[in-house]
Amino acid sequence: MMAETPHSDDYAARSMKARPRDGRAWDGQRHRAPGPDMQGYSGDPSLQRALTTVLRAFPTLFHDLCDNCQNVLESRLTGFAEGETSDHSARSASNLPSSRSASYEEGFRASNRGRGPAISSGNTRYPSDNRKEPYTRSGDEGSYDQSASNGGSYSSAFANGKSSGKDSEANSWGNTRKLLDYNENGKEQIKEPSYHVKPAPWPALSRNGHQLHNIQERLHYEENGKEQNGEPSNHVKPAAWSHASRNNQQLRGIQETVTPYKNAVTNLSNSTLSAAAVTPDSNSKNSTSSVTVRKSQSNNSVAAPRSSGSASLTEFEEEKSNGSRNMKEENKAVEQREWMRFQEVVAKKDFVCLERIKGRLVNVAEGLELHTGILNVPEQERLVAFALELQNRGRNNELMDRTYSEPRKWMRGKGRVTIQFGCCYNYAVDKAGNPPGIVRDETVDPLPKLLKATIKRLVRWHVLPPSCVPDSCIINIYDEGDCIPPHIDHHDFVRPFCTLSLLSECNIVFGSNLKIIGPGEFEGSLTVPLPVGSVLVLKGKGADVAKHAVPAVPTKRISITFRKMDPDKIPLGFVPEKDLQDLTPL
Ligand SMILES: O=C(O)CCC(=O)C(=O)O
Ligand SMILES: [Fe+2]
Repeated sequence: MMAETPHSDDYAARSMKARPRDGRAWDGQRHRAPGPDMQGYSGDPSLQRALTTVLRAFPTLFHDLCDNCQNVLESRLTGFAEGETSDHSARSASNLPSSRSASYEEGFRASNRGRGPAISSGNTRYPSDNRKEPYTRSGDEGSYDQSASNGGSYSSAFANGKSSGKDSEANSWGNTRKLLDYNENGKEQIKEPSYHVKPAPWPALSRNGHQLHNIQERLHYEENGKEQNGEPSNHVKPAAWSHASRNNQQLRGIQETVTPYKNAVTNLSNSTLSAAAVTPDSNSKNSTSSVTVRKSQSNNSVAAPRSSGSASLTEFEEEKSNGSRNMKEENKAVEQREWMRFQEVVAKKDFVCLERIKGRLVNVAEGLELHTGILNVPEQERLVAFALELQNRGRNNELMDRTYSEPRKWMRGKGRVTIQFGCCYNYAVDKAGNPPGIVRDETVDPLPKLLKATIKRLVRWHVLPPSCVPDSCIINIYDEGDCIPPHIDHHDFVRPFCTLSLLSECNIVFGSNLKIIGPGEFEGSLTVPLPVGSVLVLKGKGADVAKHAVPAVPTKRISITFRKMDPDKIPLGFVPEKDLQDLTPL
């Protein structure tokens, strides 16, 4: 028999027959892509809306219901005939459609690679039942081992060229099962496949991603090697003095070096706010209740910002500080522009992706947030140029040994270049036998100024709380076909953490059981497009119950993951960055 897919005619016909069990006429929407709020449910739209509303108000609702009530509610919402469950759960990932139906496809941007819906299969692992959110734990996380066993061997697929110990990224996230007390439960599956979120409503951002191609050629760097005082960084072990000193000097050089578009930033962010670049389409559906848009209340007027007190945008738009009247006025203008841009940020915080875990429906997307409009085009360009410059320096051995690493051999799904600052993070046991996590007696380069400026932006603009200011980060440079395989970020880093998307848009997939379909091909129960210039925040179940992965990217992409280290795990001799202390949100 031919494999059934959710979009095959036969499947649809049978679903239609089986569907109405309460006498209601089926609305024919069964195979349409549901909205972003009800991933996985496509029954009666009014019921979907009702549940969405309820879930917004009571995100943990399903935790509080007994199994029977859950089942009744679920069957009312899906209107699904019992017999269908096994059909769904029987389908394996290899039976998934390679393309979606027209109705599903429509609205998806051409730049998004069309992935079929992911379906939970029999080897989902579940957290222990009486654990209430947040799912906190200490130690390692797992997923790679599991993922590899699901669909293909990743153990050799991520061998790494430098000594960063990525020879077996597949083994890097072991032991979750022990820590989370996961159980096997192959019986109960979600009855409906989950779908991707609706088309992202930020065409301008996507366009801008394309504009960023070839920017290396377009950017003109100013060389500036002035400030080289030869001091070792606080992060550096005494033994590493000379090496670190050299690298820190070089790094400072980089910080000062890549300063294109400084004036452009000021000009663009003035009054026009370079709105085309960062402002979501006001007609987009995401401008509705599911997102937060901080618009000024009064007509065209800008609410006065609270006195900035702490730092401003620094690298992106520096405050002048010589005390003259002009400077004070200019600083005020800078603050106002920042405030205006902050008002334009759109934050989507109501992701819902229900999975049945240990017999209960769980919103595995709880805690995810997508903030768009955080960086405008010139700011993105500066960061991209900076990342590429760092990559060059890494290739020339001008960065510390563990700062820069790249896959030994390029092939689809092979991995990506990583550049780490603040701490050395091991994806897998390294050659020295260090386990996955922060390697406490290793040193990497300190956070560069531009990345600290970005961190300040994230805190000031309420993307990350001031209690969780990142002190480390990893720049991921994905060439076409590169990916990051399914994982949960290590608990040597506290929650929330976030990842900033640059250069081109791609999808990130989430799910408690991500499937490896092929090299760099992963499928989960939720797919979120990441617009250029956006920041995805991960916490709660979205960080710790769902794994995430970035499938092979269609075109070159850069992301920067910002994370705060667990204070007990910080590298020996690490001294916190002074200018990242006491940050105050706008
Ligand atoms: O590239 C991304 O957006 C995700 C990166 C990520 O998951 C990580 O660095 O842990
Ligand atoms: Fe991650």
